[in-house]
Amino acid sequence: MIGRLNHVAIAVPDLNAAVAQYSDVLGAEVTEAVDQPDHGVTVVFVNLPNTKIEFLYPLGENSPIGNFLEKNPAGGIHHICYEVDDIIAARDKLKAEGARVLGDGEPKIGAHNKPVLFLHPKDFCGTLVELEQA
Ligand SMILES: CC[C@H](C(=O)O)C(=O)SCCNC(=O)CCNC(=O)[C@H](O)C(C)(C)COP(=O)(O)OP(=O)(O)OC[C@H]1O[C@@H](n2cnc3c(N)ncnc32)[C@H](O)[C@@H]1OP(=O)(O)O
Ligand SMILES: [Co+2]
Repeated sequence: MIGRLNHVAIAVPDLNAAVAQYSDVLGAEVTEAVDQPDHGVTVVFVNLPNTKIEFLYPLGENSPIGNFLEKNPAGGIHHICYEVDDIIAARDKLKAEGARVLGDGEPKIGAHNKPVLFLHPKDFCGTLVELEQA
């Protein structure tokens, strides 16, 4: 079912500092910041040869990242995103096997303009998993 690792997401308390650390100190290629109000985040991607890092900064009152940063003030790895060929088929199989699909269970359009879903961290080794339609 899961395919390529699309990105590893890091929640950050200071987006500019994170961008400077990765672009100036690590010499990485970073994108401009993009607000994603539907997800309550501002996103910057670090483009790597074999995958991406997704910096997440809270946007708005009910951001899931705000909650995460309250518990992890220095920031940290927030989720991993795998690509799937058919996100609806993947969702239905996962639900049939008892995995918790977060939100209302319907995919939302993510940062790559593709449908995404999230799976509860408690069902996958304490790690929040995002699935993105390949
Ligand atoms: C533009 C979209 C972009 C993209 O790539 O396309 C994105 O990736 S958007 C990313 C932001 N969106 C989301 O994260 C949506 C899914 N997240 C959620 O539904 C919640 O954040 C949830 C359910 C993971 C956690 O909700 P909340 O923080 O309200 O719950 P708790 O604090 O009560 O936590 C419950 C339990 O889970 C543990 N937890 C919370 N967040 C994480 C995490 N990121 N990784 C691992 N574990 C996590 C938390 O510690 C609690 O555990 P406990 O043992 O009970 O303390
Ligand atoms: Co993501």
